[in-house]
Amino acid sequence: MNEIKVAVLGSEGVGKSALIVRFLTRRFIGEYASSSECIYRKRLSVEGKQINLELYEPCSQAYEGKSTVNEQIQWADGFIVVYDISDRSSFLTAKAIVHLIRELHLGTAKRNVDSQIFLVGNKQDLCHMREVRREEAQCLAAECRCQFYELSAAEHHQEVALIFLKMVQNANLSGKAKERRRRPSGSMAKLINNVFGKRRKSV
Ligand SMILES: Nc1nc2c(ncn2[C@@H]2O[C@H](COP(=O)(O)OP(=O)(O)OP(=O)(O)O)[C@@H](O)[C@H]2O)c(=O)[nH]1
Repeated sequence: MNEIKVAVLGSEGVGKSALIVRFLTRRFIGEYASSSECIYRKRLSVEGKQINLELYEPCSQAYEGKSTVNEQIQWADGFIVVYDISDRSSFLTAKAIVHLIRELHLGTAKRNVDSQIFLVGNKQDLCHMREVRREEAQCLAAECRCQFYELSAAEHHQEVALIFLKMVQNANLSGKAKERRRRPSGSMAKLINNVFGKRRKSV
């Protein structure tokens, strides 16, 4: 059976858990524990193939790992980088994460990640508080050759599900899901938090 591993990254409070839980359970429950890193698992059937999907969400409040950032990058087949459209600083963090992924991939020259980084602007329902213009995010996505989506985990189930399924299809097509590596630690989260700081924004 094929295994596909996707890391869901972004600054604190952007809705990473909300998106994952929405995809896995179809529900938006409002509050999510964020004290530890999580790996969620789901079995899917894609184009007649059975796939074990692992979704990794690093903890944004603690660091416990030892592995290098490179290992985090090596671990994942795809990346969903999330920001909150009503929080400009979360967009700047997402931008830095996308650049970091590309840089590390170029460094290892491992594989083409063009179809494997999705930039996702969450909390579209808060557009009256918008701090990040859609066009600006589209520009970043074009510049970094990633796919761009804007949605609301609170309001959209189908759109959220489509993003995860598209990511699985892309990763599946890339045929990378082969040699498996160990479970990632919080290095990526630590690096991101150390460099860009953390911010909690209530909604
Ligand atoms: N209005 C609105 N609120 C949202 C949406 N998605 C998530 N939230 C809220 O944003 C807050 C943070 O959501 P989480 O899913 O915990 O965010 P996270 O990125 O996992 O946060 P950490 O685990 O702390 O890094 C919660 O209060 C959610 O209810 C959305 O689409 N719209």
